[in-house]
Amino acid sequence: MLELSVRRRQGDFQMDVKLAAGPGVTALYGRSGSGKTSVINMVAGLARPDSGRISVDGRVLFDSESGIDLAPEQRRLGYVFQDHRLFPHLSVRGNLEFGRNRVPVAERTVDFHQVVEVLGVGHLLDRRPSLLSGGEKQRVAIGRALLASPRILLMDEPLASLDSARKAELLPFISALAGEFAIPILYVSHAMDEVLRLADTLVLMDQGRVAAAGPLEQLMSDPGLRPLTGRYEAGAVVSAVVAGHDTAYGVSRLTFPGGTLLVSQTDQPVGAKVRVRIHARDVAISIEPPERISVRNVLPAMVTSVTPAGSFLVDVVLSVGGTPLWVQITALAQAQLSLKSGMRVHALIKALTMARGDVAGVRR
Ligand SMILES: Nc1ncnc2c1ncn2[C@@H]1O[C@H](COP(=O)(O)OP(=O)(O)OP(=O)(O)O)[C@@H](O)[C@H]1O
Repeated sequence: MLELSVRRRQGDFQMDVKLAAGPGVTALYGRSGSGKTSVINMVAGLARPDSGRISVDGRVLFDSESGIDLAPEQRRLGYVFQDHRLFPHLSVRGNLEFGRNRVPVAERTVDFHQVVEVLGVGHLLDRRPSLLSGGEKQRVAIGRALLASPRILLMDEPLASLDSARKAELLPFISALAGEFAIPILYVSHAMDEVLRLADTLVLMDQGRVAAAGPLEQLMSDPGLRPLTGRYEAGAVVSAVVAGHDTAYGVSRLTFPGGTLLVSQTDQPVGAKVRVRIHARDVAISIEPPERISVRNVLPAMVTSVTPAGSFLVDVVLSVGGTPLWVQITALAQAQLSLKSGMRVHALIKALTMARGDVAGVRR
């Protein structure tokens, strides 16, 4: 468990951060300049807090009161950067062994063969980094960090330099790490698709502070946090289970407490637990049950709140069997529908708008 309570001034920017990161993946999410990398750097020992304390599993890495400030190499942390920073003159095996050899034999907790297997780099061991793809390089960089048997793995936008195909390829490997190695991961990202796929706990950063922290589903469905989760990203995250696939029509059926959702066919198997991102702009509301329409998801719902969002938009939160669902409608539509809290309506969601990126497999 990482525990951190620090203050640091850098230029005009004041950081005052308190957070804890336990098992699984803790995602630091926030706008550019909100202080995510600075947090990672303070944990890693690359930036010094003005005051405060940082500990991992009770071992103090930094404490301004008692004057403790361990050097980065004494902290036993793994650090994966945006760029891979592999040694070009060493093979993949050499790079991986470099990580392992930094740790005395008695303190090694991570098995070389397991890392090679989980990251799928067995066939690359004799290659030099220059002959690897971007995604492969990043897998080796993750392996090198893991083999140093870190007490926590820090990942700062590890996918940011990859194209979307490489990114999609690497995500399952990162997702597997927390389960396979029982090493907490602190993961910096400003990409919601990554966060949705990976995070157990979400830490929302805003202007050098933690604005909110907690389970991802809970924070993403909190209308009060919408300015931080992003206007474009406005929407709910619904936990569901894959109930079946209809390959002839290219759709999958998901069940959740509010009913059944049809989505574009997902590659997750039947029975898999998934998270579905339902964007507020992709949901429509009908007061009467609509008949003979192309929209496949028509879910009975109740209005729980109606809030103006700027001059021409209105945010409506619905409860669909207890699951919150956000809808963004125009002020003109609201003028005609007069939606009010407590009204019974129907939520209309096109199956097509929930494509692969919105349906993410989760480990639990
Ligand atoms: N060494 C420094 N000296 C002065 N100001 C700094 C320094 N490092 C970062 N800052 C400022 O601190 C703030 C937080 O920066 P940080 O890199 O932690 O943000 P971030 O959330 O990781 O952003 P991004 O998503 O763009 O990487 C920014 O305003 C940045 O300009």
